Amino acid sequence: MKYFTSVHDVKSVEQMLQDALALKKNPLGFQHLGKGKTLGLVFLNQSLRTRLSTQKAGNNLGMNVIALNVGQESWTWEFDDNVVMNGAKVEHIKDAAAVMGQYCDVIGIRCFPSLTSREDDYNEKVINQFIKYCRVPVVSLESATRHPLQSFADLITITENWNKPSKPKVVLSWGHHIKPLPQSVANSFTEWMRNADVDFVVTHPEGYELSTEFTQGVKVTHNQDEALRGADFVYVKNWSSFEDYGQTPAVSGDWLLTPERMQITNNAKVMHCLPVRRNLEVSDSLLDGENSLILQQADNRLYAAQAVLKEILETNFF
Ligand SMILES: NCCC[C@H](NC(=O)CCC(=O)O)C(=O)O
Ligand SMILES: NC(=O)OP(=O)(O)O
Repeated sequence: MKYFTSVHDVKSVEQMLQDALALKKNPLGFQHLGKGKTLGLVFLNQSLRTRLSTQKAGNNLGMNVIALNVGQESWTWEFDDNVVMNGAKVEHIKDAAAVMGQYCDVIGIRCFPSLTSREDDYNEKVINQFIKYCRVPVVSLESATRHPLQSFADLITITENWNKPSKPKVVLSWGHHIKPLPQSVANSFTEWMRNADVDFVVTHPEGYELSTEFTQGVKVTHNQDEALRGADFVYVKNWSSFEDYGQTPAVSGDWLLTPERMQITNNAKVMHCLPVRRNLEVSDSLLDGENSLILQQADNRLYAAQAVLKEILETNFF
């Protein structure tokens, strides 16, 4: 594997899942793989979990890790070609990526969508340019349309919490927010669940349909109760409209996940990728309750990142 930008880059999800579970038992067992190798982490947006877990994953594999916050500690980047750069953007991504590729053996990049140009975002304008110009293996730390390290950690978490022979019912349920958020986490979770042995349902208000590129063949309903009935896992996430791109159409009804609403589930576990807007998306009592998996999900980000980096190091492009 040279690039990890979606589930489609993974040769065997089952194999990588087993690898992550093994790494969780023996996180320091492969330090020789990364010895003398440098992992660069590039952030065009904020982060807590992704930054710290991926840095730790690199360290656990013996790598040196360097991180850059673009725009805050570094020069601002231009992404368009053939422009006269006489404005606020200081450096073109083609130069920045090429330089970083000289310093790093593997690079992770976080680049949220603009939420203004659907075309640019769904063509993955930023991460694809970065991949093109840096010439080294690249790991998505959440791009315009996907967050594969998160979804992989979510799959690890679901696997750890399910030991019955039947498939679990997994529900992705839209939650309220105060501002437009990317569709990346929802797209990506949907894509990974389609590849997993689960019964998967997505529920959201009208106007919040995800791209059919992700939901084709997936059960989608506007009726949250119908989706929650008999659920084993409920994953809450806000996202903005794909159709009316980046907008937040008016929502009828209350989508906050509460203990009362959870009563129709099969004593479901509660999931969220974090950061979560408490009592807007999910109520405190659920997030802090015994069925909450939010901390286990965050913990598994480390092993997801480690399994991905290990596979890249083992493929040996160096
Ligand atoms: N898993 C990381 C989520 C990152 C991002 N959330 C945010 O930007 C939340 C910001 C806020 O709550 O104001 C998202 O939804 O893609
Ligand atoms: N879940 C997640 O990606 O968290 P951060 O945005 O804090 O990295």
